[in-house]
Amino acid sequence: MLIAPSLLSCDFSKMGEEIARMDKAGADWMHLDVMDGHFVPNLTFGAPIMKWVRPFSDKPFDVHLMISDPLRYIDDFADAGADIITFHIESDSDIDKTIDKIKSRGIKAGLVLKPKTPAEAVFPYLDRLDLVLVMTVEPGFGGQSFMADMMPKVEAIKAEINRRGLNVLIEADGGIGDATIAEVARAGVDVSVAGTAVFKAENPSQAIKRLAAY
Ligand SMILES: O=C(CO)[C@H](O)[C@H](O)COP(=O)(O)O
Ligand SMILES: [Fe+2]
Repeated sequence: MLIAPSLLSCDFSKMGEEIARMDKAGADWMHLDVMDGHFVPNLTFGAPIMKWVRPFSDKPFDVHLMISDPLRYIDDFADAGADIITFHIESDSDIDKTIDKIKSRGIKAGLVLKPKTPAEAVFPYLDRLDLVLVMTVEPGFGGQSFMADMMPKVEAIKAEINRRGLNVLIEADGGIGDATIAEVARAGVDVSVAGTAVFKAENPSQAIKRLAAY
């Protein structure tokens, strides 16, 4: 299992150092949660801040856009050094145009599904995606409880990926830690986002190692 620590749980007064700390602790990807206070009821940061912290790690930056009009900001995040951009299927932007824009910048593209959005919603786009992110909490905040009832959705998407012989990763995000990682792995998730479980751990390196073992 690949592990992407969510910087949402970091000390934002030293975000660069926190990224370097996660890099050293063995993180596979850095997960950056971008919220606009409109698509979700919380605000975090945008591309200018990401640009400042980009030099603190060479690991892939996995940018999770929780914003109403992602298409408008793809160039900014590409310029700031994103390696992977995921955006919500429930957002207002034209989905095909947004995928095209991400790919035109040489970046991996993913669609994110909120808990209430069914697996089938992503099927028309699967052939053009590099990953699908299944939310296992309502987006907006860290530290929420894992929704185990999202695992059938993961299994359905995985089955469709395999049926079509595609090379699309499944990522899960929200409430993942020692108590839930086994279920996540069993359902077929390839990349787990973990905020609280890594940042609040006494030893983040061991926490990442434990989760990655699945
Ligand atoms: O996208 C997110 C919230 O919208 C975060 O990535 C997610 O909540 C991670 O935090 P935790 O592991 O603490 O649940
Ligand atoms: Fe996220």
